[in-house]
Amino acid sequence: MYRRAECNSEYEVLEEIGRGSFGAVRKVIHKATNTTMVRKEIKYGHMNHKERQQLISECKILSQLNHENIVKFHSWDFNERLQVLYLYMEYCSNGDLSQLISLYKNEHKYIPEQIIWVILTQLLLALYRCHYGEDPATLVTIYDRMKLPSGSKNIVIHRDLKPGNIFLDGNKSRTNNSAKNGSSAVGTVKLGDFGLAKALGNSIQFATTYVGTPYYMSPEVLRDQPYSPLSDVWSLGCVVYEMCSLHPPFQAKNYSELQNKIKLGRFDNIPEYYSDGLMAIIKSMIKTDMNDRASIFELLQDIQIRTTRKSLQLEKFERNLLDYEQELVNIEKILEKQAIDYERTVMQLKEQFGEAVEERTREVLNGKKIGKIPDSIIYSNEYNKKLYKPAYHWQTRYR
Ligand SMILES: Nc1ncnc2c1ncn2[C@@H]1O[C@H](COP(=O)(O)OP(=O)(O)OP(=O)(O)O)[C@@H](O)[C@H]1O
Repeated sequence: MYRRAECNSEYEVLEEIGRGSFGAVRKVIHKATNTTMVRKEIKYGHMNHKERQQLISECKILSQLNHENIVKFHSWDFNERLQVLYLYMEYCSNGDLSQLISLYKNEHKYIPEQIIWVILTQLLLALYRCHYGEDPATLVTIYDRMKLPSGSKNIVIHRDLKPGNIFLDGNKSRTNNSAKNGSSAVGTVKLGDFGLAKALGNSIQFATTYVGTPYYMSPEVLRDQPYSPLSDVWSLGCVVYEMCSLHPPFQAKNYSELQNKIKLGRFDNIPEYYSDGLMAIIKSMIKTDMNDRASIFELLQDIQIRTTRKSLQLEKFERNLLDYEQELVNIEKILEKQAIDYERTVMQLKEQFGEAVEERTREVLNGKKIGKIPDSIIYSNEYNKKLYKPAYHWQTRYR
């Protein structure tokens, strides 16, 4: 649920993990849940009222984007004195895609093709939710016909898709199958910084601090035409190209040369190490004419994407089964402990009962009148509780 953080004391602020165009990013701990999160700082001093309002409404949109492959937005808060807005978001423990690309580049190695398909598939699923406001139906077989999206009005365009905004989460697979298909090496891929470029795009602060080279900007955006979901597809194509070639498709010595190259849309092939299928899908995304460019819906039809989706679905199912198995083991342990406690209680009660009988016997032998065994032993709450009320109601738990 989207909400304003009650106050900064809700979080323990830890070390800075990086700096972007908008300000510092810090690790924080959400005290109530003991969860690690990140806090993004955005200085709003230079923004006018309209821009601030837009930033807040973008935060609301971000908070509604609840998807496995989108960085979860938790809450926001601001410091009026410092004129800083704080955005609290999910922490992705395995860094971002730009770091993964640099890692392979430094080791002079190519990223395995299967890893690229796994990352691309997860990004397509995140973008599908944003561009169509819904999720594609779960694949039963890889040959399923995908239903056309219903045409939601709640379209969200990322506008700043680049390796630095694609995060890798630590949720790596524990199964052997997934290790084979490569997904274990990347875990869950999460798209971050949704819509922030829109909110900050007009502000003086953004214009003066956004110094990044627009390697991933589409030709229509460079021509000052409005952003469309297809502009995200262009950027995604450039990101996938970079994962293969370890550099963006368009590079130049200066901004105007880069603009010209992007507008022409000519780029070298990816290394021969990769399949023709991968080259083909990249080419369908980096098309200067938007009418020729594939949509996210069309990209999800690709047979390799369907196969990867299906194996990701199976892997998730396998993970859930493993979690369920672990939970059953835990329940078994609780029940075993309860059985031991139960035995111990029965023994104690038997001993107490035996002692009471012995005492009565002694009293009888001593010529005393026979008294009753106290109800407190037979009907005590303790007795009922321990013998008839198992503490673990597993039937209720799994209803
Ligand atoms: N949710 C997150 N989980 C983990 N690390 C993050 C998260 N968000 C940002 N970071 C890290 O913080 C640093 C700064 O990120 P930020 O998104 O602000 O800037 P950027 O993407 O590098 O640049 P720009 O602001 O120009 O988009 C990066 O190293 C990034 O990997």
